[in-house]
Amino acid sequence: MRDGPLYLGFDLSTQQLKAIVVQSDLQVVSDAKVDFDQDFGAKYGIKKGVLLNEDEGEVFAPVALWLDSVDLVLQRLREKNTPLNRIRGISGSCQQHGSVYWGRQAETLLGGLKSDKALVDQLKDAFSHPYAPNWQDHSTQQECDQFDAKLGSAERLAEVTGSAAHHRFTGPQIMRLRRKLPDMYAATSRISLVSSFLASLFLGAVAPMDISDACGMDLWDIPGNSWSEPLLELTAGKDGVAELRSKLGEVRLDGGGSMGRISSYFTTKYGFSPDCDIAPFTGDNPATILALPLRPLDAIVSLGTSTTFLMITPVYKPDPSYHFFNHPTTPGQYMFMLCYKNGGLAREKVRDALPMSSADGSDAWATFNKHALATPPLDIKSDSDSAKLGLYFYLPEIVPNIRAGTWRYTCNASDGSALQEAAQPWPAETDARAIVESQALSMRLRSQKLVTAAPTSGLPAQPRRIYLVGGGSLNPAIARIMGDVLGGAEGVYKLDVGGNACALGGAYKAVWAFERAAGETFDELIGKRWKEEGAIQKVDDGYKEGVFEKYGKVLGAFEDMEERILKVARNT
Ligand SMILES: Nc1ncnc2c1ncn2[C@@H]1O[C@H](COP(=O)(O)OP(=O)(O)O)[C@@H](O)[C@H]1O
Ligand SMILES: O=C(CO)[C@@H](O)[C@H](O)COP(=O)(O)O
Repeated sequence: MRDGPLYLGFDLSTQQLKAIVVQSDLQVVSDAKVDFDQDFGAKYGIKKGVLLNEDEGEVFAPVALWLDSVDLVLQRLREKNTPLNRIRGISGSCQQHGSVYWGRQAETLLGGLKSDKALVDQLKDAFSHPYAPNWQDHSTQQECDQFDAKLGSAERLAEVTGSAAHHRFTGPQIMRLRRKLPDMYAATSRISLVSSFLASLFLGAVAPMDISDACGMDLWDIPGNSWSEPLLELTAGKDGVAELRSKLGEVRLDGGGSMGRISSYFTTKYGFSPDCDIAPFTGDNPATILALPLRPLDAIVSLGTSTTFLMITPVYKPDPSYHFFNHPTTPGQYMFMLCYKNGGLAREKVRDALPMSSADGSDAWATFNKHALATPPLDIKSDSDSAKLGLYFYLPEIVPNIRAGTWRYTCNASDGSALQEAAQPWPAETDARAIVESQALSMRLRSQKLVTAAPTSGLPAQPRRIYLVGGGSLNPAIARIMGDVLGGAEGVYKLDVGGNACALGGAYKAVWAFERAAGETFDELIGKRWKEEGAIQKVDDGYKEGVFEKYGKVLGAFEDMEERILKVARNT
């Protein structure tokens, strides 16, 4: 393999840009990353990768930060002596829903990049807007109400686009920016998703959007396989449909193949081969399901900045409370997703509220884990104890659509009856387990429609395997609690690449994009080359008789608690 082709996958997520290089046999040969706060916090004033305008609920990232990061991550790969000249193809995964606004000079500037200058200096006039809205943005309630109403109901919108209206989805975001910044909108020649933006840099031309990532916009008609005319009209006005269509461009239906050769900027500056091809890039969640051969009834829990729960299915069963996307490589397959804003950062808040003892050393997660594991399921220590349930929303949540706040309830452990707000707050130590249980209970509740079969006879309906990815997958206590609540007939596994799963999925996508035989699906090609040993590790037994059922008894109470809180604390 010393001379064979290599494939590069990127992950441009909320807090980092990661790059990973693999061989044709899927062995990882190199990786590098840029941490936005550490590397560019001072230059851009960002925190956790983003800027905030709290008055309006806006969350956004400077596009220039990403340009700087692309040069830096490639420099880091080169410093590690990565043979960039052997890279045959590039793909990648990027945070979903974010949008980048190109100005009229974009194509000329992208096509004329010179290797003696940085991307950030040469592309400063390529954009009509310096910022990309981030998926944590919640400034678009007004637009979301109109999206939900446009086709008759949120249910109908979900049937057409795979999702009801969500603050972060690109259609409502574009609609709001057009209203707030009409001159900027008029000066925009093209709109990219973050994935097609990153692909555009490597292509030296504005790249088409990808068939899976386009489903995160509330604009793409999934059954019709086209932009939805009425939703374009809502976003851009009756007379603006043709203009918006041209800004969005065509969506590329094939997740593989080449969109073109790499820009000479990268060949001259970093030593890429001029024969290196650019495959379509996709969203970070669609790329995550490409990090291993996933089977129906397997579930992935991604513990990044957001927490997501992912499954694949051949059955299109949309519902306003979750998302359906086209599969990024396989027509006729779909990705099911739940997404929570209160993921990694919410767990960090609970962690940081814990009293630290000197015995815990300097590892704050060690304290969190000690309490999470010392607390029994639902904090039921004896038969007479009530079950404890909480919601820990430091940001307004997506599902349920509840404003920021913390709520603590109790109910009877045997059947979830006598649900009531806790008479007094329980100790911070109890929250460590309760927040992870709460996140997992929400996933179990909302994936019930898909998890209707038992993967092993004699066991209750549950996922076959749970795969953990993202930064939080390194945490054994979180793995344990995920297994307690969600089950997993064959157990809970973590990917050895930990936080790099979506970059790895991007790299595998590039392997498939350029090495597939005619008609060979991603699963066929990757299934033949992927070896379980060295790729995944079992980190928990998953289903534990008695424990899984204990959570089942309070699932209804958990749903009732959410409904009660929704009545008084809905996002407006
Ligand atoms: N040992 C750990 N235990 C729990 N969470 C962790 C641990 N290490 C990292 N994390 C979490 O991982 C998150 C980052 O995950 P990552 O997948 O790299 O993020 P993203 O792709 O969203 O930028 C951090 O916000 C942090 O809370
Ligand atoms: O909004 C979503 C999915 O709908 C998020 O999952 C984003 O795609 C970003 O995720 P991180 O990888 O940064 O957590």
